[in-house]
Amino acid sequence: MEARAVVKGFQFCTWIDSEEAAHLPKSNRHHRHVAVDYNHWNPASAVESGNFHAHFDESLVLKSKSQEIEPYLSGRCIYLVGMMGSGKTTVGKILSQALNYSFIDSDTFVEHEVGGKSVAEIFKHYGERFFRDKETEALRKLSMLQRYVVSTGGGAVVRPVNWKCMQKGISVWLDVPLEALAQRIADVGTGSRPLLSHGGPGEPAEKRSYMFSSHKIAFKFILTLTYLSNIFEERGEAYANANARVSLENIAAKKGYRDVSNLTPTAIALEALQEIEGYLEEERGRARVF
Ligand SMILES: Nc1ncnc2c1ncn2[C@@H]1O[C@H](COP(=O)(O)OP(=O)(O)O)[C@@H](O)[C@H]1O
Ligand SMILES: O=C(O)C1=C[C@@H](OP(=O)(O)O)[C@@H](O)[C@H](O)C1
Repeated sequence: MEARAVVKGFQFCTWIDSEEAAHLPKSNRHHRHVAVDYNHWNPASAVESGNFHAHFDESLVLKSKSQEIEPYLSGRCIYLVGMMGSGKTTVGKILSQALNYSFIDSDTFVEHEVGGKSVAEIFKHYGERFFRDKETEALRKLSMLQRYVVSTGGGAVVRPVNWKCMQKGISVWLDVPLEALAQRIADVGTGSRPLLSHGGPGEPAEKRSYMFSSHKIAFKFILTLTYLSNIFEERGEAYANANARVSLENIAAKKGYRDVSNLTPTAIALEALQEIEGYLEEERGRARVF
């Protein structure tokens, strides 16, 4: 397991969550998925996804691997699990497009079920327990579907009942080093992720104003990393229950990159398919034995 606990024992402050994005429902923060007609699939459209640019050949390899694997999935859903910010939504959209599946984010589903309130608002108004119950309900409903890539919330792995739902499909853990997660989240802000933004004591306003911005950025990063480390310590084993694991450190090592931040979501989606393929082979092997 490469995501690991790194820093412990910091005091948390609430000024880190001031980003405006916090108040937008998740559905407004992400591009909506558009189902693609398989017969008219245009590789060029997959080259660009959000702010990411995949190499053209990466997209072609992804499409070809998807075509190879798709018949063996028999319509089963793919559940992406992993820490918040691990790329479940970003990679999930690319994967769904390549497989000609639909995409759904379970957080977006919950937001919709709770009358359009954002996850942050749901936590604030009703508490985490309410959100978790809605998340379980969402996964139960989604488990009845076929041909979906489901991006789950980072905490969905904690309840065994959620695994019962996910076992109807194939679960894939996006294992991203915590430092990379902290960097991504620090870049977009913690406001949309209530577990990172409502956790600690506030920092007095006058103290805030004395901080130079570079110190502020470093401090923000360390706080986020500390928080993520604590959360991962509680959940690491649960993520490892997934049928397949995609380790960004392993992909980077294979490609000779020093840093996982050089990996495109398309390259990660491709690795996910290769891991799914490995799982399907194991599954066929087990079926032959029994
Ligand atoms: N491979 C990647 N490299 C760099 N940034 C990424 C990558 N994948 C996702 N991100 C960024 O990280 C943030 C969190 O991604 P997201 O897909 O929303 O994660 P999750 O759904 O797991 O919370 C977003 O700002 C996204 O653009
Ligand atoms: O890790 C968690 O407990 C959570 C992760 C979030 O989803 P993402 O993983 O999509 O950010 C969202 O479900 C909620 O803020 C709780």
